[in-house]
Amino acid sequence: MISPALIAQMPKIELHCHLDGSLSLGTIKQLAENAGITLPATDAEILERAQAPEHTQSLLEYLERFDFVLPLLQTAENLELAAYDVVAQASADNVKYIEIRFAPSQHLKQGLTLATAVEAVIAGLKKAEADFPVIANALVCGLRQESLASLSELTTIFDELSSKETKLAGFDLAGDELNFPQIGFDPLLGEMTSRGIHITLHAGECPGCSQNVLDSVKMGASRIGHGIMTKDLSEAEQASLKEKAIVLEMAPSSNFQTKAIKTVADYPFKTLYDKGLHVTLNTDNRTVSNTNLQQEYEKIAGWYPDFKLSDFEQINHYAIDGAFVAEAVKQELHQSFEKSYQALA
Ligand SMILES: O=c1[nH]cnc2c1ncn2[C@H]1C[C@H](O)[C@@H](CO)O1
Ligand SMILES: [Zn+2]
Repeated sequence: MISPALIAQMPKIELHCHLDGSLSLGTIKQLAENAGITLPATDAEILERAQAPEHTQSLLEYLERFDFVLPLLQTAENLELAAYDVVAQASADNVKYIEIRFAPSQHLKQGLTLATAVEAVIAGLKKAEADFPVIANALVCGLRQESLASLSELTTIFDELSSKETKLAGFDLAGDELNFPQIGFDPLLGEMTSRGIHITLHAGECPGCSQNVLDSVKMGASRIGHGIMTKDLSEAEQASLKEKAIVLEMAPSSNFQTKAIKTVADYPFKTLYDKGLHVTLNTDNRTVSNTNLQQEYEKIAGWYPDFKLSDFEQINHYAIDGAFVAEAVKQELHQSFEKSYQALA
């Protein structure tokens, strides 16, 4: 079995990490002070509000945890600090390239606009890039509960920022997948893909939602957030995801908490990997799921003792292939990962 010490040394790519779900305790306190918000008195009480308990029953219950942290993220200053904090944590996990996602519509309560919210996050990513050996890009999420009209406004961010801002890497749909399945967002996705925007969509995160994985791909997604229910698709459908090199952004701790899955035997990470599907490992939400990327890798190493160093390298190459970044950057990452993993072997 791969040891925690070896995992710590592995360079990693992280494609699926939510800004608002991943703030460190220290940053939560700092943001609250800046915002003039009084937090519960003890660290344990703060974390109890911010973390989803083990016995969380569903994705919807998991998502309730975001109500605690969003009031802290309503100014450019705080969004910038938050973005910096998440990149710093990822760098401690030896992450070399990360995409951090958030829903700009959730940060407009104190005068920010969709575009200024995104610019604040990108400013934080850039500051962190100057301090840590990591490349960090931003993804914009639309929330499924919002109206199509207000989701459509998210295209303006890309229209305003894409030409001058290469760190705005792509678009995602997050939120309540069970009640708002993919198919209702076809026109929105059309607006995005016609602009050449890279798409990753949360899909197949709730039991019975496998069709959403297929619909996402039809609607232009090259990556799927979680995609756990890919396990319920036919062999032919799974083979087509492999053939299209669709990247599945799995996040073990989160996937168990949201009850996408209940037992390790049912967790499809290894089965799908063995079939050649492009699975990757991510945290989803460091704080809400009380985890980091090191721990997610350790889980996989523990569950699948025959998952070798070369397999961990392979999932990182899959992640690089799926990254929303220029081809030249991908080539550099591929080469440097090859070298680093060779040195660890
Ligand atoms: O795992 C998730 N599934 C669906 N939506 C999610 C998940 N984690 C976070 N979100 C939502 C809540 C956040 O406020 C939003 C943007 O990060 O994305
Ligand atoms: Zn997510």
